[in-house]
Amino acid sequence: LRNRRRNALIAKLPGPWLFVPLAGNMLELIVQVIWLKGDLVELGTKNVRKYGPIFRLWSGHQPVVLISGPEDAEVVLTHPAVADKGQNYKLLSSWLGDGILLAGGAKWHSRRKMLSPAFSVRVLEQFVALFNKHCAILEDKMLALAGGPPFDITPFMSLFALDVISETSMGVQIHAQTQEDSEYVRAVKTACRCFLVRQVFPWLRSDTLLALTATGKSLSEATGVLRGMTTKVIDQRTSEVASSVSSSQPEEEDDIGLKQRAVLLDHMLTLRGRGITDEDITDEVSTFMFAGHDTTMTALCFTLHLLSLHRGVQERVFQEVRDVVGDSGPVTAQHLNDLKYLECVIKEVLRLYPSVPVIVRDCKQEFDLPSGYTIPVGSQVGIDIFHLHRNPAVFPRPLEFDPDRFLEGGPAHRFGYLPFSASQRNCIGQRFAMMEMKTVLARLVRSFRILPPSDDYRLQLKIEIVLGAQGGYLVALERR
Ligand code: HEM
Repeated sequence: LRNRRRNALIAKLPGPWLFVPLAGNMLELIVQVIWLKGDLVELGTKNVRKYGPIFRLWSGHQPVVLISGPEDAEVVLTHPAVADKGQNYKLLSSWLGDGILLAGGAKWHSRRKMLSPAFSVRVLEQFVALFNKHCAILEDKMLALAGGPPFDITPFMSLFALDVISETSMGVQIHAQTQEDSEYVRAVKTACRCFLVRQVFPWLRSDTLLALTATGKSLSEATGVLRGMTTKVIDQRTSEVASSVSSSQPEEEDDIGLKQRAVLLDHMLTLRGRGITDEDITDEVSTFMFAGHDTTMTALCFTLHLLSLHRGVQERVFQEVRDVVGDSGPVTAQHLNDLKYLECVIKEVLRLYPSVPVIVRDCKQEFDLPSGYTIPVGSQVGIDIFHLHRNPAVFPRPLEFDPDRFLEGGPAHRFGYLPFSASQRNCIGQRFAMMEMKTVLARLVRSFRILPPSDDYRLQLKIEIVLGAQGGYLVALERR
């Protein structure tokens, strides 16, 4: 009775009819994941084809509305009734606490204001040297494989991205690329896997039930490692910052009160005591580690895969890198500004394979959509970025890989292209990610010719929080 209006409004939306107590419409999803080891993206595509750019699912007892039309997406991303993150994000709270990704309302607002200066162009430009340093290690590792058989690039990109995000957000080197079997790396993987399991099995969303299972035990061990490491680093960094600040001349100080080594953690340490506790700092650093690692890794893997299949595009990138950066030496912040075609390539990769394929909001107040439907309080509203980017009304010839479409002006609707989301809660690390990806791709394409394992090689997609490929991404390398 209490949910009568909600259910009546949801019933007007198209969607699957089979409803199972506890599982809702998730049965098909469970079968797909567990027995068929299948592709959730394919299931999503089937639903979009069948029901159109807006439809509903029942995740357990909770209605989820999925949107892949730009007009509806614009309303959702700009409407105050849906400003807070979806309830599934809370599944990450044992790791990320109440950091900026999960926080809502006034807390999010004040955090975003506090953290934004840490992503200013001036701060980010200092990171380019760090990007280059970790690229050099990556190139050395790749050199050993050049000329050999095809291999999966996932672990290389993952460890590279982890090294970069650790050193830029915490100021510590975890040597992920050189000591591959790090406890931290394993813990990141476990925590992401547990999140997916809890998404698919609604009953495991209860902390009490979860604690009784093997998944619960793994998650608690993994979050212990992840948060424990951050806490240790904060203590270490606190003493470093203290000595660094006391020894620097005022005129030499940068934005965040440090000479040279400005990292995101330092920025937060300067806010300590001004309403920011050590617990808050741990939450934010853990959030950056999470939000800035897998997203970038998966985008890099898809880019290398697509470059291997599209040799003409790869050669254009190579020529641009030679013209802008030269045949050797590091990539600078100025070079990054000038690598225009490479930027279009990355944008096109993120169109076809957005690292974050779906984002979800919690509907706190009833509101209307341009498509004519009313979204009731208590529903979860998902923007299906993956299918939005493949909507032919937004991008003509949507399945074609064509970076030039971004030289020619981009999407037909301003909310038709959302790899970093849009509006208030867009990705704070967007510029950081683009600079990091451009640096590593420019250097790799300059050093190696990237080849597919065979001309008809195709990926099978999977979703584990971020979009990925089952079985990894095979490429072969030839030294240029
Ligand atoms: C290719 C790389 C990346 C992609 C595609 C990406 C995408 C996104 C998307 C779609 C969101 C919105 C999530 C939502 O609304 O639920 C987001 C939020 C966020 N991203 Fe990224 N991201 C990337 C890299 C990064 C990096 C490198 C960092 C940090 C250094 C970062 C930090 C964040 C944070 C903190 C938020 C939450 C912002 C807020 O709610 O105010 N991201 N990202």
